[in-house]
Amino acid sequence: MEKHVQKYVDDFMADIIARNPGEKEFHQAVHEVVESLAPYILENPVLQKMKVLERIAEPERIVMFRVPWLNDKGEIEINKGYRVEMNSAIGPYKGGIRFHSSVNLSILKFLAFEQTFKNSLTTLPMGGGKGGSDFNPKGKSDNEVMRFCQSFMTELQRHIGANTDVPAGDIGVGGREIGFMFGQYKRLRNEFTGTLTGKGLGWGGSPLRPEATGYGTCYFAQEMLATRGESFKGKTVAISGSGNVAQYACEKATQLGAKVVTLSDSSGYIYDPKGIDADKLAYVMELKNIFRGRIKEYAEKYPEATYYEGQRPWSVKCDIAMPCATQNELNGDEAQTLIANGCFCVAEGANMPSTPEAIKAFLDNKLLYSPGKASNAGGVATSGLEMTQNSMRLSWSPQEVDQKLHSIMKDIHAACVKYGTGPDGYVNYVNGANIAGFMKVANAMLAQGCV
Ligand SMILES: NC(=O)C1=CN([C@@H]2O[C@H](COP(=O)(O)OP(=O)(O)OC[C@H]3O[C@@H](n4cnc5c(N)ncnc54)[C@H](OP(=O)(O)O)[C@@H]3O)[C@@H](O)[C@H]2O)C=CC1
Ligand SMILES: O=C(O)CCC(=O)C(=O)O
Repeated sequence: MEKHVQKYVDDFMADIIARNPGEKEFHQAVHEVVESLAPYILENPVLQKMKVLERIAEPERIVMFRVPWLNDKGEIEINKGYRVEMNSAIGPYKGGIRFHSSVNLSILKFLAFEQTFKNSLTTLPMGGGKGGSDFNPKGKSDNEVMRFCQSFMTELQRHIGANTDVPAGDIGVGGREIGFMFGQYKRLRNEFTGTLTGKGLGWGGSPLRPEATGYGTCYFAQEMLATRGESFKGKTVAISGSGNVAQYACEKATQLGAKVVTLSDSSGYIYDPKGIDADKLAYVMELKNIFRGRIKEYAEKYPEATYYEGQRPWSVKCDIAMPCATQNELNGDEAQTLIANGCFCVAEGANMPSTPEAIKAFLDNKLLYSPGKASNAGGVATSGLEMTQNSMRLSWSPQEVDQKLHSIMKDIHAACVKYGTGPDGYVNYVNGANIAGFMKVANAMLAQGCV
């Protein structure tokens, strides 16, 4: 990096760190973007003068609130609730809600920041936001989850709306939680609108929203593979996670002819050398979505599989890796192991799953590497399609939604290639996604003045 560009990055980050002390995930997300954008911003002085990136990195609004609820023993429990409304330059705030014990402002600000760029990449009119709570749904009864969701929404409903801020699911928030939150929203506001996405099919949800993030990640990977005359056919795939994104990435990769050999959760991973076929995946979906069990039970059911307690799946030999669990779940050493084992494509289903050291290793070794904000954008894109169907009070067929999702993922890939191709022809999808995502938001902010 040239000296004056490095200086811009260093100064920018010094300011971010001073203004947001201790928020290391937020610093990490901003740093990656500033590194990509610095040369572009320095060539366009109006962006500097109007402090466009500085404003994008400062949330428009953050709501923090108390979430008191009664557990099954009749005792009061108290959690923290948040909504980070990051940027509304191109549409209402849009982004998921995360329920996990690790949730804090740093994590939600990094996610809301990434979401702003991701939503812009979808080409749909959605701003960026993210919310959540440090509530841990694991081990809670359905009634406890319902009471928590109702209390969370009792406050959140004041701040959201179909034209203001439209939350959806994320880690720990799936169809069950969206149902409880939507029910409470409707009761308090006396309106049936598309204020949440990820709703059930019979009450305003879109076909394919549950599948969309995992499917979309595979569609994006397909495009990357095609640039080297490759495809999923006959490839071995390692996937982390076993939640929503991992399940449907596994389903689509298998449909496209690959053999998926790993899934994981926060306790460990399973390796199935024969592959996780449709029947085995149906078992995982029941285990995880209905019985809320642990992935180690897979190895008890299928003796050909081995369970590795406390480990991540990145030492397994694979052609394609798809991290689909959480942030910073793939470090520099694990990236080197993947590369040494012949992995040539990494498509992120999770948000920021690779550490900066891992990303550097992927780029230095010229892998096909896509950051989550590009390859997992199919989830929020289909949420955007759900919003459109809700506004029209119409429902599209699964085929129609799949075709739109597929074409959005192709368009995002094309935008990354356009803005990320270097002089040697290597596509740096990190730069491509950051520059393409930034331009639309930046132009809108320039047009809208100092707001
Ligand atoms: N759902 C969506 O539409 C979208 C999700 N994403 C991103 O995809 C990722 C997965 O989300 P989703 O599948 O919806 O969430 P789920 O809650 O459905 O699944 C999360 C999975 O990741 C595992 N996991 C969570 N935290 C950790 C951790 N600290 N270490 C190891 N494993 C962990 C979970 O294991 P355990 O059960 O043990 O916690 C679980 O298997 C997240 O990064 C999310 O932000 C991105 C775009 C859209
Ligand atoms: O569907 C949505 O609105 C948000 C999905 C999400 O949280 C994400 O893209 O990270």
